[in-house]
Amino acid sequence: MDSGAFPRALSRRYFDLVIFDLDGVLTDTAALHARAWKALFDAFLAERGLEPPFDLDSDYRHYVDGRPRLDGIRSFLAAREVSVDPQTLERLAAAKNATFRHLLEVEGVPLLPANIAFLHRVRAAGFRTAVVSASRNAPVILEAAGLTDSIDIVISGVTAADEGLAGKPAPDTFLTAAKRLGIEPARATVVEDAEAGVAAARAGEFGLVIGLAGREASQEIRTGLAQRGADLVVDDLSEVAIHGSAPLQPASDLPSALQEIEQLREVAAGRSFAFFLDYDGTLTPIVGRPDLAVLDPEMRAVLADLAATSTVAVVSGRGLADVRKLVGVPGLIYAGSHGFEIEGPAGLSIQAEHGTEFLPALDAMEATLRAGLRAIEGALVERKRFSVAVHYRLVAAEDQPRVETAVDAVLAEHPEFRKGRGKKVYELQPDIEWDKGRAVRWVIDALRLDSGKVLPVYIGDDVTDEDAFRALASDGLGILVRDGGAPLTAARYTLETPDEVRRFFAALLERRP
Ligand SMILES: O=P(O)(O)OC[C@H]1O[C@H](O[C@H]2O[C@H](CO)[C@@H](O)[C@H](O)[C@H]2O)[C@H](O)[C@@H](O)[C@@H]1O
Repeated sequence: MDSGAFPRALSRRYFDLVIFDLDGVLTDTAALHARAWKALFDAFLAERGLEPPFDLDSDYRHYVDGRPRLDGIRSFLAAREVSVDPQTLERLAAAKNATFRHLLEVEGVPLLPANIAFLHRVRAAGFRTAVVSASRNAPVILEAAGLTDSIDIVISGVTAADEGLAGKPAPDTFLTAAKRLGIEPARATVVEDAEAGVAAARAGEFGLVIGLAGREASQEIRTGLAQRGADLVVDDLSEVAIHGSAPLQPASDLPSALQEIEQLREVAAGRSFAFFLDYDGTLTPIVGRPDLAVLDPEMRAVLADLAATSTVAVVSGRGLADVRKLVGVPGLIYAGSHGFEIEGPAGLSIQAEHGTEFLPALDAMEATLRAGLRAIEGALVERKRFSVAVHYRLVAAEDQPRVETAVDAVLAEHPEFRKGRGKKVYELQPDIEWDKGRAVRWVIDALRLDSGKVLPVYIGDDVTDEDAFRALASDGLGILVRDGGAPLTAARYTLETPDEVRRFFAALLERRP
């Protein structure tokens, strides 16, 4: 298996269309084709006393696989330095097709189950799909295989002949499929098992070219596909993850990231991790007061180890200076005030602030809230640079509505702010399009982490973390720290407590290559 430099995940963020070759990709008719070619050429060569006979492996791959029927005959005969007149060419083509149809009738259409499952998964994730095959039999085969409804468009050997399209390795048939669906080649992925097909997709400048080698493939076959321009060579398509949109699921239905750590590493498929970590409730347990939420030294040590090999960013609702001090691990990226203020370590020049024009209003709101809540026992006002938090965890149940009333009164004076909610806290923030999800994407862009070589993972426990889970739905993944709760979430895995977060990191570090 070639790990390759390209992502083993197909993301709706980058692609709209998946184009499949047919024979050897969705159906195992390549073997039937190869046998039909061998029967044809062996008889032809024997008649002329020519040696050696047609090789089912190398001759098939180099000269006929993926090419239109007549081109395949020409290309094989040219390799054997034989030329024939046009009538003989037509006769040979007809004979090959008759043998192939006979084999199809007798043996049925053999399917490649892992790749068919992939086709259904890409449909479910919202991709358009096309089949581009040099075979004139493609529509018949798709119908017999029950796949017609799963394919938006078929460009077959018949289409190519009718419309005068050059066959593979020319890119024309692939380009026609993308054009008919109104999708740029750069946003389309091609899956091909034939060298000619891979070369055609490369020539068409398609966004991602997946070479399908098959489980039994020799190193020569894999190298051949890579040399013709496959970005990624896989045994079958079960190796390629699909990232669609982010449906909300009950947290109780999601797998545990700790128990399924091997599955998670398979999703990463050789990519390194970049971790984005919430603080309260994720790195430390929720406690009575914000100032009591100190980081366990064991967690600090694990974070330091993790940061030695992976990008680690802490993305917190707390103020930047506060969370940086609490975590106390040098070399991390810190994003405070729910991502409104971001700073990287010295040498990594990333820094951003969003909403500085709101600072005077925040000062005024803070003063009003402190004065107004002084009389309510247990109410706490916490100022972060870009937000004001009002905590009511320690407020008696009967007094809690008074806290919200005070907060709403301040908000009524400042309609340019919004009221967020967290765990026993109201958060007053500038009402601009910025949140933890956008902050995470900002860091990914700033550090160019979307090269396909990194899997961004966000771990968080609160509603504000859902923005980040959603932001990573197509090219990363979220892990919800449940703490007993079972909300609907856009995360894909769960962990139970901050202690389990630490054990998860320790387990990953143990498995580090
Ligand atoms: O985004 P986070 O890093 O999770 O920060 C969210 C808020 O966390 C803190 O408040 C919460 O934790 C406190 C300590 O456990 C707890 O007492 C409080 O009830 C929780 O809401 C922090 O004080 C806030 O500023 C953060 O916005």
